[in-house]
Amino acid sequence: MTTVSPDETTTATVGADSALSVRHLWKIFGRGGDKIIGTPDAELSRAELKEKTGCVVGVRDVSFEVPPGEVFVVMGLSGSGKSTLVRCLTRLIEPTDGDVVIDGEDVTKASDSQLRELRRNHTSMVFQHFGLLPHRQVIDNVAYGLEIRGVGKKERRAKAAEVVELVGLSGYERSYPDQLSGGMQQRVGLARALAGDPSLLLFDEPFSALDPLIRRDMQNEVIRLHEELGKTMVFITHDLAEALKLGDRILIMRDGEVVQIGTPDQIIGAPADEYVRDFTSEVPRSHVLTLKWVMHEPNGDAGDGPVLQSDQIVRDAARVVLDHHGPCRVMEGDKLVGVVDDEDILRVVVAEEEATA
Ligand SMILES: Nc1ncnc2c1ncn2[C@@H]1O[C@H](COP(=O)(O)OP(=O)(O)OP(=O)(O)O)[C@@H](O)[C@H]1O
Repeated sequence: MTTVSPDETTTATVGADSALSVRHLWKIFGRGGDKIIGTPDAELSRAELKEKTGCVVGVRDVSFEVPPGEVFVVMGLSGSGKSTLVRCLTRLIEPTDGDVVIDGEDVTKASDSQLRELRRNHTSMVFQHFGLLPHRQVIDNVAYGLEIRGVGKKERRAKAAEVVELVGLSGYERSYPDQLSGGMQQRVGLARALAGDPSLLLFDEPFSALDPLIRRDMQNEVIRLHEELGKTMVFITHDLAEALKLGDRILIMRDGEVVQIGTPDQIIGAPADEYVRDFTSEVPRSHVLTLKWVMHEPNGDAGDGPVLQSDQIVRDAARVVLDHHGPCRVMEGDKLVGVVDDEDILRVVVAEEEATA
């Protein structure tokens, strides 16, 4: 039986249509870091370079494109360079080399005033530490960015009231931050980020300090807001489950470098190397893989079994397949691309049982 390989080239639109384009981005901390790029020293590992020059590679030659409306997750363990990368995007940290283009504007070449304009009007950042102003009520915390932009009081309060409602905080407009739980404070952080109607939302580990249940609520909130508003999001996390849940695509970083960029099913179905394979080994595969990863080619006639779509998650399709006791047809649109039967499903489930045993 041949397994049909999914098309691994389904990635983002490249180039001018991107909401965010990052090309050959480097950040080397330390004196003389800028002189290292392009020399043989740039090939040294992070540890070797530190030993030889005292400089630390935060981000090494990172490139990716994010099309409008995508949730792009950057995932890696502590020290992998995630925070440095996200801060380089708006030059909160000055990149050593490379280009960042947001909405067609070259951030790396922007003047101070262009940069201020970009940070105020095009991007918003949500941090782990909410950074709320303690002496201001929720409504004025949310309106703060608009106030800085010079928006009049009436208009900014009206906009703030709208986003407060959007993030589920109606009734708390007059509360002060210390009267709210951590989850609610982070909702204020979200509302504040949304108030300026940015085209790009940047999240730097926003939920890491929250209790697991609140964290789950907030992740669902991000999914809901994304469905409702369709904003482009770059989300930083060290949590693989969070990455798989939120990301349309995921960039996995290690030691400042890109290890793999792919959709959740590509990361789980075709890990780029042993590191990613190990990292993802305990993920329940049936919750992430789609039928295109488990189907096989029909032996002759595909039969007249139930019709399923190739991008359906295995777990969601399992009941139909197991109830049918025969091959089910897997389609991409109205084109037959394979068949899937009990054995295909059980193979995935048994493999995940073994991985977590
Ligand atoms: N200002 C700095 N000076 C020198 N080295 C730095 C500086 N900031 C970060 N680094 C180093 O750059 C590397 C990447 O750090 P970064 O904080 O971006 O990683 P991270 O993946 O966000 O980790 P964490 O999840 O722990 O925040 C680390 O080795 C870190 O020690």
